[in-house]
This record gives sequence, C-alpha cells and structure tokens, in this order.
Amino acid sequence: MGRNSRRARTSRPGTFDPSDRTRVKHTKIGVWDLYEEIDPARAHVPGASYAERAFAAYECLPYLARMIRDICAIRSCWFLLAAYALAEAGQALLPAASLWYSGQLINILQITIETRTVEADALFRVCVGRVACSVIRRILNHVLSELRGPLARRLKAQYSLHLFRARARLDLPTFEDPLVQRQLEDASSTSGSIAYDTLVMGAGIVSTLVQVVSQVSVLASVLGAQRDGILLALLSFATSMSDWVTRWNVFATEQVWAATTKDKDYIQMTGMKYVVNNMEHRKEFITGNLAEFMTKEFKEVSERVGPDNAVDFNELRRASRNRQRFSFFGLLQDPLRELPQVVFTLRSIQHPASMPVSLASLNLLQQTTSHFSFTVWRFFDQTSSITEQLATIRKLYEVANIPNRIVDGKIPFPEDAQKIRHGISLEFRNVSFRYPGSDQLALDNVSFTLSPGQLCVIVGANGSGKSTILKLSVRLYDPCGGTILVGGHDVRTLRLADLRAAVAVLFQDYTHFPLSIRDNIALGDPERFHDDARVRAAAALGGAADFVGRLPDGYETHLDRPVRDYFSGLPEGTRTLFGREIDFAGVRGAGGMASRTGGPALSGGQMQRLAVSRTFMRSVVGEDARVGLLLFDEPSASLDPTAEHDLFARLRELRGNKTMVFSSHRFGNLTRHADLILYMNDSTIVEAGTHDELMKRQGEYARIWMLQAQAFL
Ligand SMILES: Nc1ncnc2c1ncn2[C@@H]1O[C@H](COP(=O)(O)OP(=O)(O)OP(=O)(O)O)[C@@H](O)[C@H]1O
Repeated sequence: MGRNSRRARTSRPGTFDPSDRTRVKHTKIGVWDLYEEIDPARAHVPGASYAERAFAAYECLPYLARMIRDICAIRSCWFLLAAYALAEAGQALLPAASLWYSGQLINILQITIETRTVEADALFRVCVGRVACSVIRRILNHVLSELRGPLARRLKAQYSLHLFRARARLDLPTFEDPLVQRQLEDASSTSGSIAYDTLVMGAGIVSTLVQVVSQVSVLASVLGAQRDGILLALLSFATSMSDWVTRWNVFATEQVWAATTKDKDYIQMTGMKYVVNNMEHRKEFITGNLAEFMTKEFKEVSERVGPDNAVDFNELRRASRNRQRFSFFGLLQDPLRELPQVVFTLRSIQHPASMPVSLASLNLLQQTTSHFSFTVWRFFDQTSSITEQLATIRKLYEVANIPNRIVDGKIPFPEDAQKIRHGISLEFRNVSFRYPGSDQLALDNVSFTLSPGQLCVIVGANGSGKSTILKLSVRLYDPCGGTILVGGHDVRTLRLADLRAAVAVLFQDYTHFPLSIRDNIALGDPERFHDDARVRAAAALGGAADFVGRLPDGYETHLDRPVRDYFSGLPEGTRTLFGREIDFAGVRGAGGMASRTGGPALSGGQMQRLAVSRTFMRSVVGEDARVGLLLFDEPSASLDPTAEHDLFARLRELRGNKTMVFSSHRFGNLTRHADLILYMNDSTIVEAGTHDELMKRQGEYARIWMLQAQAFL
C-alpha cells in the first residue's frame, strides 16, 4: 500500500496534511502558482467539515461572551450603546410600520370600491403616519451615523490598551518566537475594529430578524384576507430567500493556501522597481550610470511579462474571485422575480373587479420585497462569515494568554534594602546555554564568583559569549544547565520585577525609544519618571547634558518622531496653483513643522552618552538608588577618549558600592582596576584572575594586552 493511501486513511476529515498531494490543488494564475487545500467538505463525508467548523465556532463563543462583557464594562460607552440599540430597534421596526400604513391604504381602497365613499379621516391618518415614518427614519439614520464614530473610537481605544498590555508582558524568548510574532500581528491587524465590527454584526443580525418577523406578520395580516394574497407574498419572498440561501455561508472559513512565482521576468521587473523607488539604492544607481540602461531593460522585461501579469498576487486573485460565475440557478432567479406579476395578470382575467385592489397589493408586495432584499443583502455583507469573525475574537483574546518562557519567581528581593548599597554578589555555577533555535552552545560550563562591590571585566574574541553572561544575569534567558546565584539566591526563585529593579544593564546594541530625550533618560527609572532634576543629573553623569542643552528643543527633542506631519499633496517648491501664488513651505513653517522627517541626527557617541545616562538614572543618581549590580556591555565603544576616561572615572568612584560587570574589548583602563578578569574563548572561560595574575601567567590575556600596548609604544 502506498504512503499516500495510508495517510489518507489515518488523517481525520477536515484535517489538512500539506504533504498529502491529493489534498493540494495547484492553479496557475498569471505568473503565479497558487496551492490550495482541497476543501475537505468535498473530499470526505458531506457535512462533516461543516460540523467541524460549527464546533470550532461553538468553541469561540466564550470569547464572544467575554467581548460582550468587556464592551459593557466601558462606562463611556453606556449612553452610546443604549442610544445605538434604541435607534437600531426603531430602524428595524419602521419598515413594518410603513407596511402597516400601506395595508390600511389598501383597506380604504377596497372600502371605497365597495361603498363608493372615501373615509377622509382614515386617509388623513394614513398619510400622516407614512410621513411620520419617513421623518423618523431620517432622524434615526442621522442619530446612528452620529453614534457610530464615537462608539468605534471608544472600542478601538479599549482594545489598543488590551493589545499594548498583551505585548508588554512578553519576555524576550517568547517575543522573539516567530510564531508568537505572527500571532501578535494577526491580532493587531484587526484589533482596531473587531469589537465595533462584532457589535455592528450583532445589531445587524438582531435587526434583520426583527425586520423579517415584523414585516412578515404585518404582511400576513394585510394580505391574509385577500385572494391570492398569501400566494403572492410567498412568491415574492421566495426570490429574496433564494438569494439568501445561495449567498450566505456562515461557516465559510479562510482556506489554507500559499502562492509563489518562479517567473524570472516578473521577479526581475519587481526588483527593478525597488531599485528605482528606494533611497538606499540611489547613490549606486547614479554613480553606476544606470538610469538609461535600466529604463530600457525595464521596458523590455515589462513587455515580456505582459500587462495582465504585471500585478501582484492579491490584486490578481481578487480579480479572478470577483469574476461573476455563470450559474443555472442564477439564470432562474430573475424570472422568479416576475412570477407575482404573472399570477396577478392571470387572476385579473378571472376577476376583473378586484383588479385595483390586487394592483395595490402587488405594488405593496414588490416594495416590501425590494426593501427586504436590500436588508438581506446588507445582512450578507455584515455577516459574510460569522465563524471567521468568531475566530478573530478568539485570536484577539488569546494573545493576552501567551505563556511566557521565563517563569516568575516568588522570593522578594532584596530582603534587606540597606545591604544592596554595598553591591550584590553574583555567581555562575557550571552554566551552559544555547539560544532558542540554535544548536551551538553560547556558554559551555561557565563558573565564576563575584563578591558584593567587586569589579569584573569580561574580555575575549567576538562571539565568545561575553554578552550572553550579562543577558543571563538578568534572566533575559534561562540557562539550559547549571545555576546562577544573585545575592546568594538561585535567580529563578527571585521575583522578576525585583531582580530587574536591583540590576541596571547597558546593552551593546542599546536602542533609543521613539520618545523625547527626556523620556528616554527618565525611563531608566520608571518610579522616578517625573523627576526632572534627576533626569538632568543623570544626563550630566552620562556626559549628555552639554549637547542636549545645545539642541533647539533641548530635553524635549525627539530622536525619532513617531507621529508624522501630513501635507497637502503638492510637491515641495510648488509656487503657483491655478495661477494663484502659494507659499507651501510657509504653511508648514507656520505650524512649526520640520522640513525633514525624523529627529536631529546625533552622532554614535552622543547616542551612547544618552544610553549611559539612562543607566545612571537608576543606578547612580542619589543616595536612594536601589541598584546593587551594574552590567555594562561595551559602554565606551563609540565614546571619544575624553568621554571614555570621564565615564570610567565616574564608575570607579562607585567601587565598593555596587558590583560591576563589564564586557569589553579594550584592555587597560578597566582591566587594571578589576578584581576579576574573565578571559573567554569559544563559549568558555579560559583564564580568570586579576591583571597582575594574568600577566604573570603569560597566557592569552597577556598576549593580547601586549598586542594592544605595543600600538602605543
Ligand atoms: N539572539 C541570538 N540568537 C542566536 N545566537 C546568538 C544570539 N545572540 C548571540 N548568539 C550567538 O551566541 C554566541 C555568543 O554571543 P555573544 O553575543 O555572547 O558574544 P560576545 O562575546 O558578546 O561577542 P562580541 O564581542 O561580538 O560582542 C555567538 O556565537 C553568537 O553568534
């Protein structure tokens, strides 16, 4: 028996096995190859996949309930929600009310034909009623459109907070996981509107049901007494219902598919577009004299690809999906719509006297059904896939439950806040570690001990594991073997928030937040975020105060402004518009808008000074600092010699008060004063001791020290 048939027997219907070729459909759309899962509904027992999908939808219901609870808990939405519900209810009942008045009109017509007298009062009431209905409809429409915006914005704000919280709580290994990233992207792409869309969908479903029930019952009471009334009503509604049945597929779910292209011309054409569009290629583009050549090549390659294929996949797929399919049932639908007319005509021949009343009934019916069809169409539009909507709600809530890989400890730290002032001890016992997804050890059986207040410098070649020691000390990752002790405790047992409050780290690949310079420094100590004096003192210690003071906006300068300015679509330098003189730059200037995007360009060293200032914000400024361990990864890599000298002088003043660990390539300034030097190579510590001890040993440390020293001789 072949492999495929064995797999087909074992796989559950509805479960997609991508390696099973019989379950993958290949379609060529232009230059694209589309691979789709063959719909299990067709491949297996009819209805099995529907049951499966219905069950999946059922499993999402608790999330829907939670969303309803969450929406109801937003106080600022209460009034809006109540008004929205009332307006929707009014909107849903109005068609039935109009219908009822129209029915009254038919009654009056019938009485008029039979008695040859017109009931003026009744006629007047009907007219007023119909006018009132249309005025109320207008008002409700307006009320609803006024409510939609504020309601949508409040819901959006609530869920953006939910997502912010969900992202903020994730630790590094979890956040780095591509699957988690995908999950977060999925949730955020819809989070803006999901609650509002669900609300609209829910209101749409209830409103459609109310409309259907109320209109059908009014119509039955109006037409019930008339000859063929019910038959006409059934025929008219049958068309709308057939629309409904053929188009509505609540259990439709996203298909599993993937698309790729191997068309060399298309790939080359797309690449050329990137080259000509993007800033990063411009220097080479110009100096390489590529303009003329590339334009000619682009023309040729575009002609080879052809205009129908020179579009991206999504555009092509949309076009191929939207192409109307010819169906036999569709062919029948339009004649079905004419059936009431046919019945009416035939009956009129039989009973000519009742013709005016029947004509009025027919008119009423057709008006009602056209309105009904519109309601049904809107309903499809809003509820095209309930299961998909439910799945999206589920995704949105599940991102808040992604488990963190770094499990929090229980022991508060430090037990004695006074003790921390003289530093925290740090010990690695046979620690081994490999990064997630890597099969190489980044640390292999590393052991060392640092007493409170000592200064340790880790030196060694690129990639030898220096930064990794610092990362593990603050539990950015957990080791796969061995134990790390901070203050004598296994670091896994300590409360994470306490541990991170007691340790300050400056990473080699530090970043700056897209916030003001002030906030960038202040975030070094969230508890003192609003203390301006402390921010300035930290900037002075980090050597940033001088250049920040010279910036036009000082501490309020944004390094990378997260909010862009918007401009009218006129190109820079436009002087006239339809003959009128304009000053485009002047308008921008009036708003104090910068002419270039992004913040002021700072040098690498200035950036590093800001990063050092952020570390000082928490660790050094003031007597009340609660940090006992400082970890610095190449803190002076971009600093000029004076700045480096000043920084180390300031840090040396702290000796005895804080335990300090440096990772560095520079020997001398720091290593001479270190209590412990760890020389690393290939994920292990190969030499350990003080400068004098290691020099006496004449090993690797001594060799490299001499190498660096020779440069100055
Ligand atoms: N995020 C990561 N994922 C996978 N491997 C990593 C990651 N970061 C570092 N590594 C690997 O772990 C090893 C140790 O890296 P580490 O950054 O600790 O070296 P380092 O001694 O600080 O180097 P450098 O002197 O260049 O800063 C290297 O082989 C590196 O490729």
